[in-house]
Parts: sequence; structure tokens; C-alpha cells
Amino acid sequence: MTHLNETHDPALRSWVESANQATNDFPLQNLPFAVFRRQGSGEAFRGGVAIGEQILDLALAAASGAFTGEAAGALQAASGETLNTLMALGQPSWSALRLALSRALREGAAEQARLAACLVPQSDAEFAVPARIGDYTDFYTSVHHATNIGRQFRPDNPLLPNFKWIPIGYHGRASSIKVSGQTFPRPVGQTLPPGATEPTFGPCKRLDYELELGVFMGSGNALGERIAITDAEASVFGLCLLNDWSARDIQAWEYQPLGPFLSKNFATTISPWIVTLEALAPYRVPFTRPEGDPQPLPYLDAPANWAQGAMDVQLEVLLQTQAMRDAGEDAARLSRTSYRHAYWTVAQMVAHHTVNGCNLQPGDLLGTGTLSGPTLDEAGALIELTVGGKQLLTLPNGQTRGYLEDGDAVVLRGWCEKAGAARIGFGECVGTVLPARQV
Ligand SMILES: O=C(O)/C=C/C(=O)CC(=O)CC(=O)O
Ligand SMILES: [Ca+2]
Ligand SMILES: [Mg+2]
Repeated sequence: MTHLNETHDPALRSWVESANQATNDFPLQNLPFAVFRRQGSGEAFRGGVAIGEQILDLALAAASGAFTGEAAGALQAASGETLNTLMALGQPSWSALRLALSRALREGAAEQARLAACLVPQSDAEFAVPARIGDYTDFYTSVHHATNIGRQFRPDNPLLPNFKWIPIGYHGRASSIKVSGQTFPRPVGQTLPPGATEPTFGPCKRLDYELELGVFMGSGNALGERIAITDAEASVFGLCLLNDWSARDIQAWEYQPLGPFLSKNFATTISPWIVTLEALAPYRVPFTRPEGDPQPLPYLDAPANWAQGAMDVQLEVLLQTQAMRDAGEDAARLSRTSYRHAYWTVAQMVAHHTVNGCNLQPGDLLGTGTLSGPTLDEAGALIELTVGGKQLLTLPNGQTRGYLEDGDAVVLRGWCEKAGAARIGFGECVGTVLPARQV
């Protein structure tokens, strides 16, 4: 599955000075992809790779003839308005491009003069959704989230018996996925007030976020074929941050028997940067299950999945209210966890999704599901942190929250760090709630 190579060497330094700062999300060992243009320029969007505080413009780099061979083909494929063409090329091409970028951005590289002319400061850039997302599926891979939220929705039966056998998911909505910076009006819809027998219509009163990672598919599979668990990771292009905004009161009324519908399809926000699985290789950790839990069925089981199927990605959620923004106060942290606690891995999600011959295509997006850790302060949604809105959170400025209010901005962050490896980060995923439209 994952192999460390020269691109992971923590001693590597870049001629882009800002990439060498220890706290930076985008050192030479990361090299995540986005689609960007200069803010307000009206230029075409094109692929870019983060390096320190800069973006290497991949269209300009391709035009400069910087690379040869497979890396040059991959660079060309990353020059368009979406990364789908690059994603479709497959893992050997992504890896060839990563190696060429790593070498060309290193201190002393012969390409420095040519590529220095292809840098755009991130502070001058605006981003787009990095791929044309044909389909979006959201999984439910955290047993802690499933148990906590199950207590709210199904007090008698919080964790349904299929959870430990099937990576549960629902088909989401691709059209309302937007990039970090998204604003959206509070959704309106039907809800059943407590004790009532008939629903009412109006603005959502229980608006929530969900802390997730998004999985961008690369090469995918043909209709009727399946991706074996042992091939699954090679078909994945990379990971981003994902906020699956959720209207809990709408959800509670509509979700049986077919699952979430209008409660989750009004907005989904993703981070601009996609961190490749190759960049995440140093942060792979063993996948574990509690003693006595079922062995996965054979199509969901592989030795490599146990050995290093999980990933230690640190995650946090922060909130900045309108009052905090007006007072110039930073966002306050609500919770922190790690992706390593997931009950199903990326490889299991892909193997399961395709086992019936369903085709995943380049640019398709899978959500991991809400990533809650084992303790309640590691929860990835307000419905868990506030126990259904009943135990209010107090923010540093004294404001309290059960669910989200208008003007609230939710910030997701992700990063990996440990001794002996370079720290790499995902940047941020920010979205802001606006007042509901007139109903
Ligand atoms: O347990 C339920 O009925 C509902 C669960 C969710 O709302 C979560 C969902 O979107 C999947 C996830 O994020 O884990
Ligand atoms: Ca979700
Ligand atoms: Mg959503």
C-alpha cells in the first residue's frame, strides 16, 4: 500500500523560503493540489500546488516546459479548470508528478529560475471546487458518532446492528458542494415540534455542522466491475476537509425510512486543498477494532488494511460568531480529534461502494462521515457536544451555543505531525450561516 520514498524525507528544504517554517501546513513534503486563479482577475481557473505561502501555477509550469516524460503529461493534465483529467491518469502519474515537483522545488534545483516565475501568493488567490464532482456519497464510519447521534434519534437502539458489518452510507448531493468561504442561508423546511402530531414549516432551528474528511476518487472503476480492497487506495487521489452541514430538526422528521434528504443537501463545504495519499504515507497507523467485534467479511478484509489502513490526521473545529468577528476575536475551538478512530477505512469504503459493480468515476467525492473520537469532547458535531442542544457550550466571550446561529462561521482544520516526519496540513475549510430567506 504505502511506501515511504525520497519525497517524505523530513530534511528536505525548498527554495520557497516560507515552505521551510516548522508550523507551515504546506512544506515540500506535502504538495497538495487545488484549483485557483488570482482574486477578482476573471482569469481561467487552473491547477495549483501549495508550497509554503505560495501556489505553483501548474498551467504556467506546464507552458514553461519544466518537466519531461510522465510528469510532463501529468502537469499538462493538471492545467485545466478541474483536476478530473489528472485524477483519471492514475497513481503512477500522480507519483511521477509529485517526485518531479519535489525535486524541482528543492533548494539548489536547476528549475528554480523557471518556476519562480510561476508562483502566485496564496493571499492573492481565490479557489474553486477542485473537481467536477459527478457523484457524492457520505459514509458513517465513526462508531462514536453513530452511537452518540443514535442516542438522540433512537434512544432505545442507538447503534443499529448493521453498523459493525457494513460501511453505512447515503447518496448525497453534488450540486451544492462549494469550496471554503461558502455562505448559505439557513435552510427552511418541515419539522415536527416536540409533542406535536403534525409538522410545521419554517426556518431550521437546529442547524449543525459535521466534521468530516472528503475522499476524492482518482482512476475509479468501470460499471459492472469492482475495486478490490487491495487495489482501493491506488484508486484514491487524495483527501480534503469536508463540512456536511445538517438541519437536525428537518432530519429527525424526514429521515425514516430512506435516510437524510433535504436536511443535508442545501450546502456542503470542502477545503480547497487535496492532500494526496502519498503525502499522508508517514502518518499511516494500524487499524484496530475492539476485542470481540466481528471480523470484516472477506471483501472488506486485507492484511495491509489492519497493518496501516488508518490515518492519524489531527482534526479540529472552531467557531467564530458574528460578535466575535465584529470584536476582532479569533475563532474559538469547540473540539479536537483524530481520523485514526474511524471504524471503517478509506479502502473499505471504496471496496464496499463498488462491490455491486457501482462505478466510481474520477472526481467523485466520498465523505468519511462525522469524525468523532471516543470521548464526548472529541465529538465532530454540535448535536453530540451539546447533547441535542441541551448542554450549552460557553464561548470565550460569554456567548452560548446549542446549535448554530445566523452569522456563525465554522472553521475546520486538519494536520499531521509526529517526531521524525515533516508536519503537513490541510489548510482550512470555512463556511458561514446567513439568515433564512423570507418564507
Ligand atoms: O444516525 C443517524 O440517523 C444520522 C446520522 C447522521 O446525520 C450522520 C451522517 O450524515 C453520516 C455521518 O456524517 O456520519
Ligand atoms: Ca455526514
Ligand atoms: Mg451536506
